[in-house]
Amino acid sequence: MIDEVVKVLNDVKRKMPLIHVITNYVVMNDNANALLSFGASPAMVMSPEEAYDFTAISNALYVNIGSINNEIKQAIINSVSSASVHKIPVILDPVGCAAIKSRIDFVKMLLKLGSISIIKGNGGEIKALSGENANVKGVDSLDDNGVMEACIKLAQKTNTVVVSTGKEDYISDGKKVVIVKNGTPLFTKITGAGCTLGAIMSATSAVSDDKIIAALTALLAVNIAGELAEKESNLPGTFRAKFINNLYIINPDIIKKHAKFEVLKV
Ligand SMILES: Nc1ncnc2c1ncn2[C@@H]1O[C@H](COP(=O)(O)OP(=O)(O)OP(=O)(O)O)[C@@H](O)[C@H]1O
Ligand SMILES: Cc1ncsc1CCO
Ligand SMILES: [Mg+2]
Repeated sequence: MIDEVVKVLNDVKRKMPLIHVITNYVVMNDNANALLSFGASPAMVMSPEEAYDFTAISNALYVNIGSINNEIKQAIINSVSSASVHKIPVILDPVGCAAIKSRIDFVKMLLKLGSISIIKGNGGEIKALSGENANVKGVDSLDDNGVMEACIKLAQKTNTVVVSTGKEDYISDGKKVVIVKNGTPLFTKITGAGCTLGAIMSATSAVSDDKIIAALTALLAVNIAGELAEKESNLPGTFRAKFINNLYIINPDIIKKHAKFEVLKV
């Protein structure tokens, strides 16, 4: 598996995929800088008039519903429709859906509208989408109980690769689950670590048809870059900058040295 991860990492750098990003206002700049450091080419195109055509010329679409309004919703609908027609991978980040129930309906509508390659949320968001009660505070998840089971269940229900983040991360296609143990709690002290992960996952999905490998590559790159950043600074402001630097520096040898994951059949 690690050899496939290395290939995806190298392919992002070589191909510099164009990523159509529809994300929240909070993390816009962080997502763009993270993608550039990782070797991809971000473009934040958020207007309903431009969304359909821009998705058509992109290599992947990242949809994050963290600060949606009617206009952004329409842009998302247009882009997801375009992605289905033009066979562009879509990474969907259901930010806040455990706290704001109408977002669950919007996500379900999107799942019917087009083919979604990966649903990626924190433990609370994935639990809420799978129909479980979730303990959250706004966009933050407060407990990890039953998250792996919810991730597997949602993957089976939606026939999609589902990624759930937290202290441990889970990737499932409903048949197996990959548990990733890298990362640092400092990610919970900066805003948008999950959103940045979603953006990076869009870059890896642009160059890999195997969405489990695409998800694993993004998780290892982000979480290991975070571990290395923490060694340089354990304060949030500087950690954020060091994280971007390490996302730029990260290479196959670093990934191979630090990766901590296991695969279970379900
Ligand atoms: N306690 C922790 N220990 C190690 N890594 C963590 C921890 N909490 C989160 N992470 C890592 O931080 C990243 C973001 O995960 P998190 O679950 O915090 O996302 P999120 O809540 O969606 O974030 P945001 O909404 O701020 O974008 C993931 O790569 C995850 O592995
Ligand atoms: C803080 C916040 N509020 C809406 S989206 C967002 C970014 C982290 O999810
Ligand atoms: Mg999130």
